Amino acid sequence: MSRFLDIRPLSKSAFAPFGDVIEADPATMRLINGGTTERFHALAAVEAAGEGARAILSIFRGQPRRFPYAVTMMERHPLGSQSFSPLSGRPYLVVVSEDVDGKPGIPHLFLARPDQGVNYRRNVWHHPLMTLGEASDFLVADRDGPGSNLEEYFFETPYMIAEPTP
Ligand SMILES: NC(=O)N[C@@H](O)C(=O)O
Ligand code: NI
Repeated sequence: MSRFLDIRPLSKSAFAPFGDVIEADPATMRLINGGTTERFHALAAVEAAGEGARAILSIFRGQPRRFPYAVTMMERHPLGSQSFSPLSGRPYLVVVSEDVDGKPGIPHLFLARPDQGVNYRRNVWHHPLMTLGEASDFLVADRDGPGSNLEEYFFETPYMIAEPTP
């Protein structure tokens, strides 16, 4: 029995239980630099917990996923948040779950626009980066430091994702 996930456009409200959408929201804008720059302020906060932890910036170059795609696992980072901001101008997929007694619940599938980043709040279940079409770069802000910051869960039966229609 295959369980295909419905896809929804990524939105701040739909994603709110899981974290933040990093996009130029006019409600957050303040003019700076003598009015020459619009600052979309504090769209997300980086969490980096534990002694000796620090927030870092990296670039992830993700290879495109092939479809139909089987979501066999989810992961989470107990000690910090993790954000992905697209650099290559392509849409991508975001898969997150509520926590149900320490395990991921039914995943939620979102299609993110090239002008939208996501910030997974600390300890939120998500699938590793899912890029579309071609290898794509993302600026990633997350936690570095001592301790184990990765928890994985493998589903007994995978959830499926069909080829997204552009
Ligand atoms: N492992 C790693 O740094 N990447 C994952 O956390 C991910 O969410 O892509
Ligand atoms: Ni992750």
